Amino acid sequence: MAGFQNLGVAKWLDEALAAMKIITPTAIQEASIPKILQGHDFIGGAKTGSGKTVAFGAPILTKWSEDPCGIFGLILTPTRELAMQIAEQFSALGASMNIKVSIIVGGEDIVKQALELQRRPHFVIATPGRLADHIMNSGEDTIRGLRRVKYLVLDEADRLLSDSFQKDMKRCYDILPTNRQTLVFTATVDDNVRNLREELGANNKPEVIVHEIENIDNVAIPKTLDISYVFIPMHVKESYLHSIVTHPDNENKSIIVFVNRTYTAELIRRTLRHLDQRVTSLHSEMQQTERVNSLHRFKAEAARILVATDLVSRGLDIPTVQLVINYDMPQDPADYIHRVGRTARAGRKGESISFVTDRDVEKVLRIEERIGKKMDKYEKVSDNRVINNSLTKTTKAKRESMMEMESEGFGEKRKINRRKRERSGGNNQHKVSKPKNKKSTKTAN
Ligand SMILES: Nc1ncnc2c1ncn2[C@@H]1O[C@H](COP(=O)(O)OP(=O)(O)OP(=O)(O)O)[C@@H](O)[C@H]1O
Repeated sequence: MAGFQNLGVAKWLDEALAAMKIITPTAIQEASIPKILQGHDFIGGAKTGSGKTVAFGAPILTKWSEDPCGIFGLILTPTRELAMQIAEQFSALGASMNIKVSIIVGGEDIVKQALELQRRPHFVIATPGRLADHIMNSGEDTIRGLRRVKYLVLDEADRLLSDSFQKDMKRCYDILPTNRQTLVFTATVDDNVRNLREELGANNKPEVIVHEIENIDNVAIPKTLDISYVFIPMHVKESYLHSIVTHPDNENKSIIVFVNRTYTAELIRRTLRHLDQRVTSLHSEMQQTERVNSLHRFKAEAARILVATDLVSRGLDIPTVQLVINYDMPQDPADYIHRVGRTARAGRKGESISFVTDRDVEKVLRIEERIGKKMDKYEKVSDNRVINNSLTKTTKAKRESMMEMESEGFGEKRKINRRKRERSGGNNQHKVSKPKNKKSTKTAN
């Protein structure tokens, strides 16, 4: 019997997993699958790229195939892109069983979604904001199926349990049955997540299992990931970026560049485009169709570089990504773990380079303490290389980009979009609470 069947996974699903070259269970899958099949609530912490989706997906799909009734499972996740990715995985795994999966996220047709919910799909994959909209505004017919779900999954649980999702999460919880099984997963377990143990345990059910794999080697990032930093003055960051992405070692790599603000994402995308790089971007100020197209271009390798905010830092599984650059250092060490975890997934090798200015030293120390590892110094790009190869043309490209953005009123568009969203009540998480550190990138549903 194959590895997954030994853990209790159904034969049809074992075959579907094998067709995706998922044959030997990872540590988190070995820990979670039997316990979830036995009926336990499960809180799972395991590094980025370690297969947490299958860790909850395989047991739920096994149980579903034994009794495929109603809306069987609800999976909540913080971003639209992640909801779509999980839905793709569930649809692919359950294709031979005619699985019906519904994606309930902001930016898409709400009436169409309500009709889908009425038809009782087997699984609903949702962002909390949009699901809360349906709960508040749709008729009983639409949400009745949700009152009987057997499984609730919180994917990227620490993010879902943070303040900015609190109101919407409560609305979702309020209609779910208390006798459901709850599965909670993240690469960065925090106290909010750990505290769920007591809350879940209060329901007089089998013991809640908490499994944190990070504790085994005390390092919070994958073994196959090399992390380094380069110390640079603030005003030459773009030139360093150009030098690094065009360095012979990197010029063919698929790269994600993380920035802290949507304005920077747009500026860097334009600057790199003026420098003839195949580049695209992804951030919360983009329209939904642009977001979908941009991600598609990057996955298909039509664009080699993706410039993104923390909207993309969690969960996205793009196996071709070999290098992650932190153009801006993240405030929160958990964001660092998720960002660099977009590479070195499923045992592959990957690399991350962080740009450190004199303002970031404190952040780096906190990150190193949190991940249990020091960053190496990145030595491949010297000041001379930057000055000779990149400085003049990058400065020109940046100036042109800034002028374009000003004449197109980039800031204005953002304000109008925000006003529109507020008027339509679509993205109400913005109103609930803004992150304290002024970042405008982490609340989009
Ligand atoms: N047992 C396995 N063997 C080989 N590959 C696997 C296995 N399980 C999952 N994978 C693959 O590993 C990749 C990462 O899985 P997944 O996206 O579930 O990671 P994750 O732990 O949720 O990461 P993150 O914390 O970043 O969300 C996916 O491409 C998945 O298909």
